[in-house]
Amino acid sequence: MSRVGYRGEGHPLRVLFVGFGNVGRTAGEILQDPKRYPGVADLDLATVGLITRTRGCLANPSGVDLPRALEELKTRGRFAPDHPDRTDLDGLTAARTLDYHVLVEISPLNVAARGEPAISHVRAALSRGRHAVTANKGPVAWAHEELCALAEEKGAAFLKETTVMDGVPVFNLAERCMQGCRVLEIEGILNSTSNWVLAGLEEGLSLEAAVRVAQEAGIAEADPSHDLEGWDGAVKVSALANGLMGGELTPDQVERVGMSHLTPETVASARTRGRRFKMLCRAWRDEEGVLKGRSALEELPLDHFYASVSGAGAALTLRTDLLHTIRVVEEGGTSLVPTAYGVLSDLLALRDRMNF
Ligand SMILES: NC(=O)C1=CN([C@@H]2O[C@H](COP(=O)(O)OP(=O)(O)OC[C@H]3O[C@@H](n4cnc5c(N)ncnc54)[C@H](OP(=O)(O)O)[C@@H]3O)[C@@H](O)[C@H]2O)C=CC1
Ligand SMILES: N[C@@H](CC=O)C(=O)O
Repeated sequence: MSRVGYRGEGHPLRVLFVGFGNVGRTAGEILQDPKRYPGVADLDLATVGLITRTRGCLANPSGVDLPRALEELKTRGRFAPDHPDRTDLDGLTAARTLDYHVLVEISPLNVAARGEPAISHVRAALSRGRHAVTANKGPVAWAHEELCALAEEKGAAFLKETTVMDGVPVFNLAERCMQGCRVLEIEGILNSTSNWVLAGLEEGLSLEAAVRVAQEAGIAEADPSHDLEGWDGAVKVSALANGLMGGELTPDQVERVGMSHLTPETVASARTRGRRFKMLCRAWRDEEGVLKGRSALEELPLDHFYASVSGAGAALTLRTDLLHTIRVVEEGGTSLVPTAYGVLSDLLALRDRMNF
């Protein structure tokens, strides 16, 4: 892996978190538990800024006290008013002014604002030659080409492994292990919440109750209609198409069919016909070579590959010219640890590229 530009004064890796909700807190908790997760224990990290929208913001050039910050969020739901590192900085000002090596963008996906303000946060970091890691899909879905070009120009890195299938290495797989191989078509179940809600409907839960379960687990989007109406899938398939097929597909160009109208009865009736509903995403090029995308509810026969993807699982199929068809499947629960690991794995990759 090539080495990249900005190193500042070297150790530790100085990180600014823009957004610090479910994913950020889980990443913090992993770092506090080296016995359980020894593989990431040597990630020497100084958190120079923690920015939230309503729970307060902290900044300290030597690194905020992360265990204390996590404890305050857990016990009070916000940073203490008398916390010595309290600041009034917002995400953009922090990105423009604080001294950090890496900005980690983990604020919520905003479809109506076409990925803003996350795009501006990442742009501000890259413009200063600082690296950016995003779990927020907005920057990859709406501004991939611009941000990659900016990163290249400034000698910075723009990493995005967490944006699709949590921390499962789909971008790294294609970018690092498939040199020379072209991805021709992408297909998959990419939204875990809708898959889990469909399982809940099959068990007889109402749509609202099934969504509540996903919200309580922290896997639903801040606005769960993004999950149910195919927006999250449209954003992810755009991110994949842009990253793996060299395209410029935006989520608004992706055809969507949502599932908010489903009930336990409609799902049960499909079962009596030997069918199961799934939210499927696809990206392909048409005869003129134009990139197309779809994120839509489909009825599949029970013996179809995707019909077997259960619970909050996800699956991705890549059709390629040199490797035929590749499938990556994520199973095993609803913990946010794999998502937080995605962010930490990008930070570990960056640390190695910076030769710290
Ligand atoms: N949860 C998951 O399973 C996965 C999530 N992701 C993506 O990761 C990102 C974070 O997810 P998650 O942690 O679950 O989200 P949460 O809603 O739990 O947390 C979002 C955080 O961002 C803060 N925030 C909101 N608006 C702004 C803003 N304008 N500037 C700075 N901070 C802001 C929130 O503050 P406050 O609480 O005060 O509003 C909160 O701290 C999202 O983009 C999501 O799509 C990706 C993969 C999986
Ligand atoms: N809401 C998303 C979270 C991860 O991207 C999902 O359910 O897949």
